[in-house]
Amino acid sequence: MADTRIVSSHDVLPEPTLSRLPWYLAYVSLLKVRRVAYVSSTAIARGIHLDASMVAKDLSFVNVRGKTRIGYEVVELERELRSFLGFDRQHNAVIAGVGSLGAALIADSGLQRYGLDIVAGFDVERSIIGTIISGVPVFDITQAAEVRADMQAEIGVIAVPVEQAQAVADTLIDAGVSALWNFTPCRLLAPENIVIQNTSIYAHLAVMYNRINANNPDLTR
Ligand SMILES: NC(=O)c1ccc[n+]([C@@H]2O[C@H](COP(=O)([O-])OP(=O)(O)OC[C@H]3O[C@@H](n4cnc5c(N)ncnc54)[C@H](O)[C@@H]3O)[C@@H](O)[C@H]2O)c1
Repeated sequence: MADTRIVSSHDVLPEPTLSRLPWYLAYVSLLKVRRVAYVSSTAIARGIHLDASMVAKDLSFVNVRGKTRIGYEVVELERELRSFLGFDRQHNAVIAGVGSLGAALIADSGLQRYGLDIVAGFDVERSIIGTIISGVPVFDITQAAEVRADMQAEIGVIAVPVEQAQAVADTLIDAGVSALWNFTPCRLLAPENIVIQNTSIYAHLAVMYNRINANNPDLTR
């Protein structure tokens, strides 16, 4: 029998689907700005150069039904995608390490549009502690537990030197965060109930270099 269970954003979705849904959201947001009323999965697929059946399957996870031959209502699809991806809810975060990456993340207004609100920073550097970076106060890392609780932050962002990463992760977990967004190249150890998301622009560079080399074998000779 077919599985008719409705998938909610609380279920664990296949990662490839999750990574494509923001593309659909970006495209549908563009259509909304252009005041397009309806869009089909085929038109989305054409618009962002993907396979139509894959788009239809991905969108079947989202709680929105299209009309036969007309497609999805653009406004509704945009709202549901945003909600499904968790971008419509503010998630408070604290960041450990307010150096060049940490300060840049705090200054990035784009994160708020995706539901991430960095409400406090932590550092060990005397000249940074007590300052306000792009409106966000920076505290001593030893104050992590009380500040996190005060600010009701559920996410800890880690942007410290790699050798400090595990100790800082432990501090943030003890302080009560339920997820870590780890920008360091350290493979963090954490209890199973802690969500860990590793992010590295450098890892993507390696993929790009590999593809460049594969396309241009002469370059590597
Ligand atoms: N994932 C990515 O794409 C990406 C991009 C850039 C940097 N990084 C990584 O991010 C990290 C930070 O890089 P950066 O260039 O911002 O370095 P940085 O030296 O400019 O900043 C690090 C900050 O962490 C602070 N710090 C050190 N120990 C700490 C501790 N125990 N608790 C709190 N704060 C502490 C330092 O005082 C400093 O302000 C590094 O691990 C780097 O490899 C990752």
